[in-house]
Amino acid sequence: MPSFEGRELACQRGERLLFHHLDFTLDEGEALILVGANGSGKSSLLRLAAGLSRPAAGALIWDGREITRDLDLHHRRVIYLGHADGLKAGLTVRENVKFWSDLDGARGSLDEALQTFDLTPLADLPARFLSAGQRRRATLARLALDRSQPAQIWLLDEPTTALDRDGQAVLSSLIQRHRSAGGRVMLASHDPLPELLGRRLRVDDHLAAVA
Ligand SMILES: Nc1ncnc2c1ncn2[C@@H]1O[C@H](COP(=O)(O)OP(=O)(O)OP(=O)(O)O)[C@@H](O)[C@H]1O
Repeated sequence: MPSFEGRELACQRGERLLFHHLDFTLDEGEALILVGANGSGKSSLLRLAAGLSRPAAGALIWDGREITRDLDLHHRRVIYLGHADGLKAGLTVRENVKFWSDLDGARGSLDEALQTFDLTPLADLPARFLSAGQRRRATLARLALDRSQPAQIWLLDEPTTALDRDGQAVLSSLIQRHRSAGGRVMLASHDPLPELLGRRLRVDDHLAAVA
């Protein structure tokens, strides 16, 4: 079973060293919940784990190899949903989800993914007309797509922002299904879903001293 680890990670944003000496492991079926004050570096750690930025020190290791050896391969094993939704304002909800479906090589029905988050009545509406919670639902619908090669790691930045209780319950059940199938989740949250069991990693325990 491949392991995913961060070893002795340090992260620099601009001129500032944010955190250092940060280690994590994320095994099959596990969830790691990143907690910490605003600005402590939770989003920055998710970006490192996604291979979207490089650590100032340390390494991210998948199955004994640094992810930088083949970043394209790493990107294929990851779904990263950032803080901002990635919706294209001029495309309808269905077209937005279809974009992800094509990119991810999803099989099966788009309608099912839309239905999962109650998006069917909104499917033909351009994304620019959606409410904040509807935008979040449309973004999260990507997690409901049925992929022939499921992503092994979900990296989710504040996925519950603007999401109502029903939406949170749907997200929780998708996460549980993903984990039951051996998937891993790293999630930043100020308000972790109560039903989501997982280890907590306090990013602000690793803050670099402020000069
Ligand atoms: N491109 C950048 N250049 C310089 N500093 C940056 C850049 N991006 C982020 N930062 C800084 O890095 C720090 C950590 O940001 P990050 O978004 O990782 O924190 P966070 O823990 O996710 O915060 P929040 O809880 O507010 O979402 C912040 O002080 C932020 O201003």
